[in-house]
Amino acid sequence: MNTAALPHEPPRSAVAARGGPGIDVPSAALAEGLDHFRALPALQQPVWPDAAALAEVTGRLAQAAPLVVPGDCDSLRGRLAAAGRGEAFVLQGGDCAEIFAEASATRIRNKIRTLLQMAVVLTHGASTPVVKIGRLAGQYAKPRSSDVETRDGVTLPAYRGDMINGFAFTPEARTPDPGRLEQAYRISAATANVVRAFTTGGYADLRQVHEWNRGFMRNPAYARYERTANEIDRAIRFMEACGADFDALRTVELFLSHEALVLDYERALTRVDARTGQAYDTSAHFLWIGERTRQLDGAHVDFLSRVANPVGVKLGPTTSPEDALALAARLNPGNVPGRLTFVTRMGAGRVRDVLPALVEKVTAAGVAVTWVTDPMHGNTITSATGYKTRRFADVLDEVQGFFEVHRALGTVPGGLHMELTGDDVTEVLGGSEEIDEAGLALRYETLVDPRLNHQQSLETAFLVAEMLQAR
Ligand SMILES: O=C[C@H](O)[C@H](O)COP(=O)(O)O
Ligand SMILES: C=C(OP(=O)(O)O)C(=O)O
Repeated sequence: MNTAALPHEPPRSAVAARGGPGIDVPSAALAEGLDHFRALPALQQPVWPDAAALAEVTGRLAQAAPLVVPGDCDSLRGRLAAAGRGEAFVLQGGDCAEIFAEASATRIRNKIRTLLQMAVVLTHGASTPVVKIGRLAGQYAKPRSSDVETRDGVTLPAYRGDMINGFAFTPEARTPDPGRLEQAYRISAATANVVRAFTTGGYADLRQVHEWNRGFMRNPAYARYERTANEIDRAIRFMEACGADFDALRTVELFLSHEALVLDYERALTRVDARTGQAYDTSAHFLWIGERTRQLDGAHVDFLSRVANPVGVKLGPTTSPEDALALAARLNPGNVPGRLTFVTRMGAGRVRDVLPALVEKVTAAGVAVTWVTDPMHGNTITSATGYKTRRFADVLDEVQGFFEVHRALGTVPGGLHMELTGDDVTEVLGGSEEIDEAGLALRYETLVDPRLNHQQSLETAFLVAEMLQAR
């Protein structure tokens, strides 16, 4: 991978001297650029009550071990470039907001299993390699529509994710606590460790396709998955009988991602790769900028323009082609394939109207970008019973619209970005289980946005595999 054209590439001497080859803290010269965001407007940041406590925590994080290594970020950039060319497909998914108390091995395994099953369905259905990225091991901060929440006449700061404050509606829990940044780091490290164990230790072995479905056999999506698994099994046995070596099937690549929202955290985890002198945000392989924080002259765009990770930007229905082109120029001035992913989230009702002009102009300008659809965030509604929810049919319709637009323009629909969980929650209306408004109450667990449950996720994968076949 040629990284020479990545933004703000510092000279080799910018690497702090003490570490030699390896991953090091940025030198003073490089730190100056990385800290430039502090002079810019930064939306959606917590108001930390104690600056000294924040400085202490971020000082410790700045010395802590990286959660990911630059070489793996570079590998992901290559995979995303392939998806941008139509040679692979991105599957990015996980919780809306991870919760500290739910970082158990079982819950993490359930999420990994869901992603693996979806990837199998997509790969098998469309003969396309799938680039798997979890919203995992760091998705602990949320942008909110309102800074405050009022209940029974009492107004407190809104819950902004476990990295910032607690969900309980008390002044103590809702006050931002910098100690939570360190907790987020530790729990992310433990999560990443469990992810590695499951993805390299045999659990993800493709010969386990049936095992992943155990306990889930009673409905149409699982029966259909079972048929896919049988076909994969037969193909593997045939190839084994022919003498093929299947060691490569034992492990899978699962990359980590989250929204780069809390810049104090992201900056503290930024290190320099001594191989190249480039800065990487080592909190995750892939970081994205949200729809609410993508201002061209804002802190988030400035900060991510200075790290070499592959990055994404969410683009909502008000995005103009000029906005998209300007973001590409800031975030990927070298036009390096795989560096920039646009995650469009237009809403099912608007995707067919708004997306074409965006894709057309970006393509005409020769901008290298991987297009991914997020069919969740433009389709949020409130049920009559007061739950924040989404209709499964709207989610699928936006994906369908995304594929239609790209097909009409001859461009590449490169991937899917989903809020999902491995558990049987009831947060999204519809699907073959036909969750209705009354059913939402049965197991509504998310603290912010509704997620597809395990079965709805699998159903999505089968339908997207059909769309991909047509691609
Ligand atoms: O996940 C996205 C946002 O954080 C979320 O939709 C904001 O939700 P709110 O409107 O409930 O604040
Ligand atoms: C907040 C999110 O999305 P968006 O920025 O698109 O609203 C999200 O993906 O969690």
